[in-house]
Amino acid sequence: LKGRGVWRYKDLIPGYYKSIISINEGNTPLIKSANINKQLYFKFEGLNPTGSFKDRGMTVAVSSAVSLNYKTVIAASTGNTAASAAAYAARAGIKSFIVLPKGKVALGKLAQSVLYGAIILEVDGSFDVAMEAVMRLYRDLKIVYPLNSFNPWRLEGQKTIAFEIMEDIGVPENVIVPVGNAGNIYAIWKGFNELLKIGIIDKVPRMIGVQAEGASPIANAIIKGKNEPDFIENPDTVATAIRIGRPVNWQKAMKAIKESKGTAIVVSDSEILEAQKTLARKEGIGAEPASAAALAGYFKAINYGIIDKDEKTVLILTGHSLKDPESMAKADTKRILVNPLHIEKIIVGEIN
Ligand SMILES: Cc1ncc(COP(=O)(O)O)c(/C=C/C(=O)C(=O)O)c1O
Repeated sequence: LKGRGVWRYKDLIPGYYKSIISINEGNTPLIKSANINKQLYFKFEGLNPTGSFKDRGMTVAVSSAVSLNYKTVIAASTGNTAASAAAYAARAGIKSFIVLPKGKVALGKLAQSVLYGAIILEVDGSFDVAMEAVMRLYRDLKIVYPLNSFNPWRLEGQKTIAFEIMEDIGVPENVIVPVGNAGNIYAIWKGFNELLKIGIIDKVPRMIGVQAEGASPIANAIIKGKNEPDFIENPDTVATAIRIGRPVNWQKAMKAIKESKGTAIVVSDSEILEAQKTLARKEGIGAEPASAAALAGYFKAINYGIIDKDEKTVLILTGHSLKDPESMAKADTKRILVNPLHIEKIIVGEIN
């Protein structure tokens, strides 16, 4: 193993790459909880180059596209896949198209996609409508390389999250992942499973998926003991990153949850926003709502007795808070218009 980040694990990433398109993704910190629970850790994926875990998959998938001489890439997205695809395509000098659900993409992510110069196609409807359009295009137009997480190279990059956790603290009892299109929970499980197969570890963690109440097809199926989810026509949640009703990787996610003896948890929008505030005001960590869903799920799992507070648990904080400024504004805090000459009196008043 040499270097740091995703390509440190080059020997465990299949495929031949004529050139590697990398922006130094990966090698994110595993931050120990300071004030919530000493057995709790945060894998802060918001510190990747474009601010989400997507960069891990993009470096592999775009390197693969370039190695196969593609000049154009495409992705449907709730925002983070778009930002990441746009950045890596720009670095590779190839064109990127992103298909977004109009009006449902967090401001930070949309701004990134504009800045990185993707061609933005907006559809009236949910992410799933955008995803279906990309799947149809992929069947008809082979000159465009699809970057969504049905593309296996995305998952090969994202599985390195497991490798880094193992190198930092070994194998935790639980890994909690917010689930949308459902690639990431499978990718992380795949990483641990590969380490198990080559004999580096002797157990895998329980994979616990968290979904938002208005967008929880996989969690509903797991909780009801069904083998197949009922897809949701009009998913809705404040956590727009995981506002997905027809996850393309649902089979993979259910396999990871079942084979790891994990489970799935549903959390409400208010629990998500509360968790986002708790993460910031107890741990000093700013994550976007979908990522904070992992903490909301952790609290629920403790209350339900699914997780014991003495079990080592890692939350995958998938995206940075700057992605979604509107959600941060909902947290609210004291804002006092002051006469600069009276500032001392205000502060003394606030302290006492
Ligand atoms: C912050 C954040 N947290 C969790 C997820 C869920 O991961 P998957 O279950 O692997 O989809 C996403 C996914 C976003 C997109 O699917 C997209 O950007 O198109 C995310 O951005």
